[in-house]
Amino acid sequence: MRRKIVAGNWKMNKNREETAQLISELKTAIKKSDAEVIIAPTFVNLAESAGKLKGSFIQVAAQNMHFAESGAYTGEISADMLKSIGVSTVILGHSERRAYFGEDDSLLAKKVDAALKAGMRIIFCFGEELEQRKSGEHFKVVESQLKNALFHLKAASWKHIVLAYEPVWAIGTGETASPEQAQEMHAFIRKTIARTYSDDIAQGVTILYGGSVKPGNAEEIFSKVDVDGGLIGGASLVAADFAAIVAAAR
Ligand SMILES: O=C(CO)COP(=O)(O)O
Repeated sequence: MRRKIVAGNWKMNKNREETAQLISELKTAIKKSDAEVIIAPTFVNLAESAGKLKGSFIQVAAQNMHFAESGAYTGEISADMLKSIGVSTVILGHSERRAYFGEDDSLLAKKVDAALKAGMRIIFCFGEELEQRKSGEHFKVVESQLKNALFHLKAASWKHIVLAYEPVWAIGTGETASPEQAQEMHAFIRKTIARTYSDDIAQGVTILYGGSVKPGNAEEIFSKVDVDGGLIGGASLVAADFAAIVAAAR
């Protein structure tokens, strides 16, 4: 059985004080969980967040990292820096990184390799845009995103990969993929991995859904057989909402 994961991607929200406040609210609101719970605050608040959550079952992840080990990359953060503050999970390939910061599949493949080399776990995001779904290309797009960034990996690396299917048209729009649409794509992703690797790997990989998950729709989405939890944006910024979504992941 795959254990569910609920991860909050805080994006560029919450200053230092607000971060401390939300973490304290989350600790009160989430006393126990069947699912693994992760939050991803901004870089500047990561170390302090990790410190505040020491001993708690809520874990901390980074929203991004650079592929190089160190060097002249002004403004960037390495895997080693993250590990040195106790952060060993990183979100890569988010659609906002792809859209606004020009991250493409080949760059992401390098980031994936760097994170794995550093012994990190990756939450790898991908998903089609609205036009691609409208024209029926969504399966092809998702397959090529996976192939280009991940299918060079050795089978053994897959235990460090969590997938997050986030259809771009459902992110921050209030429009959620229906539970059936999510299930259909998640099953397709598993089938694609089974074809490329093995049934074991396909069945073992955790696949999260992301895009306008809220307390009101989380339970139904998470009840689908191939949906193993969620990557939550807006609703992860409100402790009561995030707690309700965590409670829906059983
Ligand atoms: O991008 C997301 C999580 O990474 C989803 O964002 P929303 O939950 O705000 O739609």
